[in-house]
Amino acid sequence: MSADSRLLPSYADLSIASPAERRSFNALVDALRDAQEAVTRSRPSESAARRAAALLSEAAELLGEGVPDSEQLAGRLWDEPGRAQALAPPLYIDDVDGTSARGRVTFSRFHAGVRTVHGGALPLVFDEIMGRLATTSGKPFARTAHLTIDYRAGVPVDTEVEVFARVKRVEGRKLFLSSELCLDGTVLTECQGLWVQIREDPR
Ligand SMILES: CCCCCCCCCC(=O)SCCNC(=O)CCNC(=O)[C@H](O)C(C)(C)COP(=O)(O)OP(=O)(O)OC[C@H]1O[C@@H](n2cnc3c(N)ncnc32)[C@H](O)[C@@H]1OP(=O)(O)O
Repeated sequence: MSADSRLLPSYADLSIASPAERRSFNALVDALRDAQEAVTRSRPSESAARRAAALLSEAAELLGEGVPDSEQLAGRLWDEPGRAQALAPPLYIDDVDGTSARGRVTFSRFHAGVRTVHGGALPLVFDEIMGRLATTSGKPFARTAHLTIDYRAGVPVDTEVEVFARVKRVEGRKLFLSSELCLDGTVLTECQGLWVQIREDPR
């Protein structure tokens, strides 16, 4: 259960998992992230690669075909880093109010392009923090309509960076947001985003 419901989307359902289920599922997602990183960093022998592949396949088999997406936990544990969804880098959202949000993320070599973070991994973090900001504090459900990224400097891996986001203006169903990723006060990447509140809530 979240320590601070202000950080959660207006529609977050916290009853989808018991505390024990949350803990065990989070441990599973952590292990998955560790495996992604270990594979990325490794240069295994042929036999070690085959053995590791067999172990990962065994884990996938153990988890089976899964449940309908309306029942899955990945992406719906709102107060966990990256919502317990291994697609997104593990973003910790520390604060959200009606107009701004603040968080932290550490990218790893799994997210790297050539030495610095892959240009396609950065929008995942912007979409995540601006998506949270666009839908928290009583706001209705909204979808990302447009993102523009400016890559000012390479983002290092294995280094915690700060992420800030704010609502610049609202025009009817349209929310114009901006966000930046910073290290020691220097802006490394900037993002401008448009979220549109949808007419009918699909949830
Ligand atoms: C969730 C909580 C935390 C989670 C964090 C993760 C968040 C992840 C959020 C996402 O990634 S959502 C998934 C990615 N986005 C999508 O899949 C959206 C796909 N597009 C759509 O569903 C629709 O195009 C959309 C809802 C965005 C808009 O459709 P509508 O039919 O409601 O809007 P409409 O076409 O009537 O346009 C409304 C206004 O927005 C403007 N607009 C729409 N799309 C635009 C666009 N792409 N660029 C600029 N303006 C745009 C449009 O011009 C118009 O402006 P005006 O009112 O001034 O005339």
